[in-house]
Amino acid sequence: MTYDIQGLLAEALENDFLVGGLGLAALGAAYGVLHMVLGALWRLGAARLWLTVTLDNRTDGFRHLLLWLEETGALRKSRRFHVDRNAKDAFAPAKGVHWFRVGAQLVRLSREMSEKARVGQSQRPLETLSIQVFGGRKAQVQAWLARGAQIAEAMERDGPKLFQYASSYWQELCELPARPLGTVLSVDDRLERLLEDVRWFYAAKDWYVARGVPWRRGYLLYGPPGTGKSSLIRAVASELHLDVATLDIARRGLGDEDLREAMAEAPDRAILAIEDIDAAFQGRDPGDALPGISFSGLLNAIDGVAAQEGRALFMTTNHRERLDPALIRPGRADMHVELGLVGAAQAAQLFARFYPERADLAEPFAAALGTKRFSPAELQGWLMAHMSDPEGAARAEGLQHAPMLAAE
Ligand SMILES: Nc1ncnc2c1ncn2[C@@H]1O[C@H](COP(=O)(O)OP(=O)(O)OP(=O)(O)O)[C@@H](O)[C@H]1O
Repeated sequence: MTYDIQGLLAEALENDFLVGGLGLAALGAAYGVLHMVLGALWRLGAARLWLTVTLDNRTDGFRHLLLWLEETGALRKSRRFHVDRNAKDAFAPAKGVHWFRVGAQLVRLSREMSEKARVGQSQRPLETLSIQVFGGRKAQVQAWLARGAQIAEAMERDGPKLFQYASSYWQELCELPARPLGTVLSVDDRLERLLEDVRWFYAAKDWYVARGVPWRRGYLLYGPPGTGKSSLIRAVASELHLDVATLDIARRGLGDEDLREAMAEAPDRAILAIEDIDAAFQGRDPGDALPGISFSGLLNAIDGVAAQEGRALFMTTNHRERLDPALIRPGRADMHVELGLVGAAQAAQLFARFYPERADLAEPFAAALGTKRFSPAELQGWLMAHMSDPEGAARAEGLQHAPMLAAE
């Protein structure tokens, strides 16, 4: 029997087909084992190296992630989009896998939609977003979602929040009513051009990085009192879903260090506004070190804003000619916008807005003003004083004189 088996084996080993077949089977088995081991190692490695977060459209996080993605512009090279009411401008990543980078990190995003599973009252398809970040940390994705939540909140709000620096912190004062840019009067399209510039700035991070320029931009609004400098800042903030953080640099007790700190810690996504920038240096030599802030302290604080990524700084003044050129040079005030007195055409617009039911009187009002020019605040004051008397308002007799009630 033993002999037979040995014989058979010897015979079999001489058979090239059988030996080849056995060899192949052994190779196949070895490949299978190697595949299993490598697969297990990959999954182990992936679990350790890739952070994966999955969200579905029953959660707020789903929308917040889309909003954050849109803001980062990470998918701008993508060619596949889905028109989505969850995204701000309706362009969201399409179904499937997208690869992109956030800073130096590689990110894989996969969006799936299931037509079978329906959610919510509207019975929309169940969707999932799975985001995988190579070398990612949980806190990082949490921060992305928190940013998306902030954008969502700003979109749902009517107007910008107003913050003011109080001693050592930024105090949220109130929520301002939204102010469309069209409600701020101007003699030409300079306000629209300013808005476009600010919009460009907030989306131009890569442009600044590529040129090695700090991602900050300064705007100087100047013109006589009551011509809309503060109104314009609020309108720009409303249009871009930003907040406004105002800093009163003439406030007693504000020193250089407070100023630097205030500017460095201004709330995220807030336009930083220093109104009446000339007020702090009225009658002072720029080099003076009187109590309060010094001129060099102000310059340093403005330059320090550069350390904050993506910050727009607005300064306003009634007297641009009084400002030191160092304060308003490009790099500190990159764009200067004059707000001036307005004439009959803008007055007619304001009239029609005040009395929509008597818009027919706007032209006679303009004619009564002739070629005179007014600050919009003066015109507004006049129209408000004649709220119930549009005919009287349109005659414009005595305009320029604020209504006064004298004591008997
Ligand atoms: N260009 C404008 N268009 C519409 N309303 C304006 C305009 N300018 C001023 N007003 C109105 O006048 C009032 C004062 O305006 P605002 O505070 O914006 O002016 P300002 O230029 O900042 O004044 P100041 O230099 O005195 O601080 C506001 O109620 C505002 O609505």
